[in-house]
Amino acid sequence: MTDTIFAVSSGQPPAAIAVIRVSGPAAFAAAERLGGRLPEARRASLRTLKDASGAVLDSALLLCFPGPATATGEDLVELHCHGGRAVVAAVERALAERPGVRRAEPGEFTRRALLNGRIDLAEAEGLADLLEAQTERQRRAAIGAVEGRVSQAVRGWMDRLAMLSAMVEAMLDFAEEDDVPLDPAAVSRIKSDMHELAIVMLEVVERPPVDRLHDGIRVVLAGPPNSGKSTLLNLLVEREAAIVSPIAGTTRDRIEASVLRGGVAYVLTDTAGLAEDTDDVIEAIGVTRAQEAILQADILLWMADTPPPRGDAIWLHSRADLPGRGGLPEGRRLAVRRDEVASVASVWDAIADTATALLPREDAIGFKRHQQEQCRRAANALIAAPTDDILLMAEELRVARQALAEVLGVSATETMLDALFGRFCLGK
Ligand SMILES: Nc1nc2c(c(=O)[nH]1)N(C=O)[C@@H](CNc1ccc(C(=O)N[C@@H](CCC(=O)O)C(=O)O)cc1)CN2
Repeated sequence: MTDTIFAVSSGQPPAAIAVIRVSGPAAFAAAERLGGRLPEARRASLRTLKDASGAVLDSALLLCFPGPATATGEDLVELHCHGGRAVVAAVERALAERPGVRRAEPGEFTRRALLNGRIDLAEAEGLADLLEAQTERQRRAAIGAVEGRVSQAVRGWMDRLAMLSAMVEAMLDFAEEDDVPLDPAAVSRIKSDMHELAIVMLEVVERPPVDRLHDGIRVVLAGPPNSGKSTLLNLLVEREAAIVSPIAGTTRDRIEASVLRGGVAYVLTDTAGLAEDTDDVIEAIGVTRAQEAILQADILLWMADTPPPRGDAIWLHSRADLPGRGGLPEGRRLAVRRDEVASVASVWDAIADTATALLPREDAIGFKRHQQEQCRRAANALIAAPTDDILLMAEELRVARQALAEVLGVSATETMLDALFGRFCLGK
């Protein structure tokens, strides 16, 4: 028998009100034992909560939601108690005394919603992002996923694939039973439908992933030792995130600083200077890490006199305030002077400019990288299917549908779910 679980689902006490949710087969019995007669389904009623000995614990609003049409898919009770620590502790104690009732783990309500088919994996991931959302754009992208925009798009494609599979099966049956050749026109129509669908999916794959919105745009500062990377990092984030000294090689490892700017999250990474050849083992590791960061960067701020290693880098002329460094040399986009607020602001402008194209459009359905990866797998299968072998076409249709189904979580492993629900707070 499934355990019945409970947890504070509102903010933690002390708070004005604490909502304790109870979900599972013993939820209603527990509520009745605490609050007496159960109110009408989905109606809030005031009840005096008492423990097993009859002692009064609180005066609270009680709601009962009969499963399966509930957030978790199970019988669900909400106790809206006074939010004092002792009140909440007393009600939780009374609940925990009931047989088959225990404290929930973080994310366990949502996990049950997923297992009971109330939400799918894409919606659960959206919820995790929604709870972590700090900016308006993050919130809008996440609520889209929670409301099922990603799921609906994927389901629509899966339906079309199912229809194509059915047509292929019917053609195979027909050809087999009547021992007639396949109609080449019909085969080619199916193949072109598969192609059309693949193009639609690949278009989604090409769009910027929402991960950039949620995780932040990765801005990497790189260049030779002593080129002013750490100074610029500190100026950009307006705090002393990195140690700055005149000694070359002060920054030996990557230093990350997160900032919100213009409603966009950025993670700025200062890297060890790219020393030419070094005998210092630690410095060499720092250089390797810097090179990795350069490859992984969404935006590279290149602070060297040699041309940048990536064509899309923002090439800066740093330390422009020092004697002999002078004006803006050929190819550089900006001169940065540490004594000029305007030059730091112009670096931010250049970053924000570049970021615009890297972020998902406001009206786009926000796909995550790993979801795009499954769409790409599906599209590749559809494109790979040969035009002349209908059995292989049937197989590739199946592969494509399976890849899309992964987005909805059909074969999500325990490990994957543990990782996802570990991001949730207690009571969610
Ligand atoms: N008090 C409270 N507020 C909350 C939640 C909650 O559980 N309790 N939520 C927790 O996440 C969110 C709302 N999510 C919910 C999702 C589904 C259902 C639900 O009962 N669904 C049924 C019936 C829908 C209906 O009323 O028409 C269903 O989908 O069949 C309720 C809340 C945010 N606010």
